[in-house]
Amino acid sequence: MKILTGAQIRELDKYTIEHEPIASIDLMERSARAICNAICEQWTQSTPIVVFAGPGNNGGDALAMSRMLAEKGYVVDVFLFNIHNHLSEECAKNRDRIIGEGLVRKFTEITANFEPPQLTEKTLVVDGLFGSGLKEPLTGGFASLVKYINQSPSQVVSIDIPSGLMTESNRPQEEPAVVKANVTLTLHIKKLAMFFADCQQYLGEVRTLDIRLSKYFIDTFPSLYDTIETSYIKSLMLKRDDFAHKGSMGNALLIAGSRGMAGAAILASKACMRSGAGKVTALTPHCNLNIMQMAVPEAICLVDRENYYSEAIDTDCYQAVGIGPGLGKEESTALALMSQLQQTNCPIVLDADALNMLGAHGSWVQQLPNNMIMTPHPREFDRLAGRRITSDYDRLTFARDMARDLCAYIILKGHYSALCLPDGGVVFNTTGNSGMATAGSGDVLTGIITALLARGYSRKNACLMGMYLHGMAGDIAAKRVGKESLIASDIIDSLPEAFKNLEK
Ligand SMILES: NC(=O)C1=CN([C@@H]2O[C@H](COP(=O)(O)OP(=O)(O)OC[C@H]3O[C@@H](n4cnc5c(N)ncnc54)[C@H](O)[C@@H]3O)[C@@H](O)[C@H]2O)[C@@H](O)CC1
Ligand SMILES: Nc1ncnc2c1ncn2[C@@H]1O[C@H](COP(=O)(O)OP(=O)(O)O)[C@@H](O)[C@H]1O
Ligand SMILES: [K+]
Repeated sequence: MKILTGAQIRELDKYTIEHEPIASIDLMERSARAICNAICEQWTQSTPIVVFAGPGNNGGDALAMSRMLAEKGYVVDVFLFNIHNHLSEECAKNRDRIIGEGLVRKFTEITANFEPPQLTEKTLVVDGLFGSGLKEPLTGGFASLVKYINQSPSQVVSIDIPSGLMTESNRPQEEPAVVKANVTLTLHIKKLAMFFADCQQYLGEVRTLDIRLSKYFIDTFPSLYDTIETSYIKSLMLKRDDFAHKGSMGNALLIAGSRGMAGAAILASKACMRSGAGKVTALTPHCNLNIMQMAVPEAICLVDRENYYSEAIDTDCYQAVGIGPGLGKEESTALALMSQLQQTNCPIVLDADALNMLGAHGSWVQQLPNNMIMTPHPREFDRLAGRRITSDYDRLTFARDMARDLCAYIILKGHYSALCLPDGGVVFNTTGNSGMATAGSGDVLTGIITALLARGYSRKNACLMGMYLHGMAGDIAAKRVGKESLIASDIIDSLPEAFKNLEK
């Protein structure tokens, strides 16, 4: 599903209104009906409802929904904030309707002073103050109202997006004036901010309500942001030739591990073997040789004479190279890494310490050959970027720019890992769960993507499929062992099931 910016969503609304065609007041009626139904599914008529409506169409939605809830027998008190004496056309129409019908218990239009109502544990607050039209952080009376809502013991439902949260960029504020919702009922399309870790505290459970906005517009309008679709991943699956042999299924090399970090190399190699590569070779320090051979007997081992990776090797016989898990940060490792990157011609995945070493030698990042695949978690990305980035939106923007400048494929890892492409596009992954927040799960991803590259997937497809399979294997593992007990090896053990799901 595409993710549209606030400005694009406005165009989508406009297009739907013109081409369905439907009057904007009727589209608001449709949105309000969907919101009303979602509330009725979760809260009974005995729940007292307090609605805070703003001056724009988010407020209009809230007013129309209040009327519908009242028609269904809910007790609804409505506060409409009209402090600048200006309401959007549809908001004003809905105010008139609400007053005309007289079904809500109390309707108050605030033009100056506001006496806040009592909000109890039983109350359901509906937040319809601001939606996708918010231009800057809330201040003054609105900030105080948000604070009042957040300090109350009431449950909160936000319409479209919690008021105070911007649809895209949200920089950290000292005292953020953003409603903390229990449930966000977002209209038709998830907003970009909903994919960021630093916005989650405001969103609660996000439910997307279908309000039948133009499918044609969504399908044809170019968008920078997209999410992975299962059907698309399935369509990418390469067939396995009946006459395949290990030499034709890809030879993958992993450069991983150092003294005390054999585990990273083991996890990456095992994941690589389980992801379809014909042959996997691990280059690892001699001190890890025995454990590697015992733990992953299927992999071939090459040894570095030091206790860490110290020398680049010839990679002509490999179809993909993964470098970084557990590599350590010795200076000679960093030098070997750079020399390796210069002399390797096949696709390369850079992860973990490989990224940390690049970050530590800032100017090296700009010298990277084109087409690198990088899989940083947020802190690794900040090191790569050479500065501490304070918001997830800024980090994504930085990663997008870097992917374009370096012609690289950057997977910014997280709950919704984001693949930033050389053409400036971003694709969010939708599989995976918090059980995967456990050491070594990133090493598994490196192994998977390296295998897919060796198998012959393009860089873009290997990244998309790798993220998706990794998360799906994590989801299968979580069902089996639970999120608390999940460890990285469980993700590897679930890879066969994940692949089988894609073959269905
Ligand atoms: N046509 C329709 O009926 C539809 C309505 N929708 C609803 O409309 C909303 C968007 O409506 P609008 O574009 O009117 O925008 P909003 O209702 O989000 O807010 C616009 C109002 O807020 C004011 N404002 C902006 N930033 C402010 C700030 N920092 N402090 C104080 N006031 C501020 C603006 O001047 C304007 O009066 C969506 O979120 C959704 O709820 C659409 O989603 C679906 C279609
Ligand atoms: N809460 C979460 N939801 C979904 N995926 C997660 C979550 N936490 C971690 N992951 C995934 O697990 C992996 C963790 O990678 P990383 O931090 O590099 O681990 P390590 O360095 O220990 O191997 C990433 O692919 C990330 O997307
Ligand atoms: K809202």
